[in-house]
Amino acid sequence: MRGPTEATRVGIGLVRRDGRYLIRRRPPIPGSPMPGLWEFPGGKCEPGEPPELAARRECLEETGLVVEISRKRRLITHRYPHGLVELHYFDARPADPSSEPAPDSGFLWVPAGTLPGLTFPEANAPILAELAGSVPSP
Ligand SMILES: Nc1nc2c([nH]c(=O)n2[C@@H]2O[C@H](COP(=O)(O)OP(=O)(O)OP(=O)(O)O)[C@@H](O)[C@H]2O)c(=O)[nH]1
Repeated sequence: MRGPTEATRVGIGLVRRDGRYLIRRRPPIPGSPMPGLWEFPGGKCEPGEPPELAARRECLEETGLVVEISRKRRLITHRYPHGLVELHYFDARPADPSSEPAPDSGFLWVPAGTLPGLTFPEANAPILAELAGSVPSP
């Protein structure tokens, strides 16, 4: 069991193709985790798993796409009511450029400029502005 100061490590894939990113909307069911928010594919690292591999694995599990990670874009540590998270964001692209997310996955390609107008988990804010091009990347 993690203590209140120990962060949960998360790997997130910023999967880009033709200026669009792969995102989905979480079910808007009251009581479910972060209802109705948009998210990039990602999830918690397994014990001993590097965040880059967690991002690849979660992209495959959630979208059905094999992705190639190109670089780590950012590390953001954030405290949510449900705990402290260490979010590792990776730039990625589909290994097969013509592949599409599984139809039942809920993932869609959304233009980068649209991202700041959508509601994501609050830790994502700097990433959204950066991907949309309104602030330079570090
Ligand atoms: N997938 C994803 N998680 C995000 C994003 N932004 C963000 O703050 N998170 C946070 O990262 C954590 C990911 O946890 P998760 O619950 O999706 O991971 P998981 O799939 O391994 O969990 P589970 O097996 O318990 O369902 C959550 O605390 C979530 O709030 C995002 O854009 N995508």
